[in-house]
Amino acid sequence: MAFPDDGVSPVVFVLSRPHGTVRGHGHRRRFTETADAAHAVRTGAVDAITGAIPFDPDDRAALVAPVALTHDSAPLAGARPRRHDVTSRTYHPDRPVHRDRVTRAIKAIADGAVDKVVLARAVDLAIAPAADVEDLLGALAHGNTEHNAFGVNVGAATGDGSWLLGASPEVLLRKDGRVVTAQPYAGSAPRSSDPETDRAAAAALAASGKDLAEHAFVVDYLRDRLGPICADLQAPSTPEVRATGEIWHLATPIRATLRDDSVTALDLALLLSPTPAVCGTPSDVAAQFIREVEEPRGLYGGAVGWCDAAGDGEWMVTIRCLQLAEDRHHLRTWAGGGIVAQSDPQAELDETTAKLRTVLTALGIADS
Ligand SMILES: C=C(O[C@H]1C=CC=C(C(=O)O)[C@@H]1O)C(=O)O
Repeated sequence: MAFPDDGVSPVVFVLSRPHGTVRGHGHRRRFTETADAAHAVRTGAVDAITGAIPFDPDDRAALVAPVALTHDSAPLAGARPRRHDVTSRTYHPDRPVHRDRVTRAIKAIADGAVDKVVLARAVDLAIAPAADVEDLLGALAHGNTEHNAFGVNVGAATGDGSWLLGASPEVLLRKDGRVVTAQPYAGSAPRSSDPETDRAAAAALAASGKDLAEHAFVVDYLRDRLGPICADLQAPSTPEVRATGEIWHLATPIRATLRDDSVTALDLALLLSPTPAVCGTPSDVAAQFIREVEEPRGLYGGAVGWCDAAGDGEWMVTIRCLQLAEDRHHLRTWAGGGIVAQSDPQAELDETTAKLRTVLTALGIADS
């Protein structure tokens, strides 16, 4: 069960991964400033931190020091999606505007202003019946090939009553003692229900110069950020092809050893987030481009995870997710894609539509 009731502290955080599930119960302290939370766990003022950090480091985080952090060796079992009907749907922005923004990004790349920029669009939905947080978390785990799923009670940190839920396949970092691992994802191809077409899509992705270039920006960035604080950083020169329920991705498993083990998993999340999988290259120019064209992303594109008193923990990139309002009838979901010189605006729009299916499928909503 996702939310065991210990009679005292409700579950405010869940992260399901193939190797197990971590839950945060209750909250002793709330943090909306990421640096304050990082300082508190580094100095031993709190035993653990769970929650979400925003895309824009100046934005509000949703972090708490839980009363207890529990580990279960199994991922969430998952549950079939429950059907929801959409009573209203609003795109931010409409599809033609997203295509125009992609065209603008391609031009900025051609002009030499930026090398890669990740552009996202959001969809606001009103649904009936009201979504149930625990059921939805189970459906997200059910739909992911590795049972990846997360839930953050944003309301526990900010008081707004919302939950951030998702099934991100992308590991920003995991820290276990001195060992740091990461699994950046970038480069995508929609999957097909026809097995032959599906296999061909995976093979074409592995050979796609455009996607390999898009992926390399993320691996290079992680090397640059982790290199100075780690010894023996290992990253294969060719990415793997990995599947979610809806998409094939290029992924690179990275492993390194920290030189200084007083660095915590939350320190590392702040050092690495946002990577060029959600922002771009160079980071500052891409972030400025995103700020100029998109609505503020809030928690989308940031990181979700936990950090314990030993400094160990795991943080996922906050993608394939939704934020569910307190009334449980309203939500926002997002999808983005990396734009590089060889991008095509219609293909980029289609890629975001495929990515939106992760959340829509978990809600039992047919695409449109
Ligand atoms: C930004 C998203 O995906 C990132 C992660 C994997 C592949 C991506 C891509 O191919 O563009 C994106 O970099 C998203 O799902 O909203």
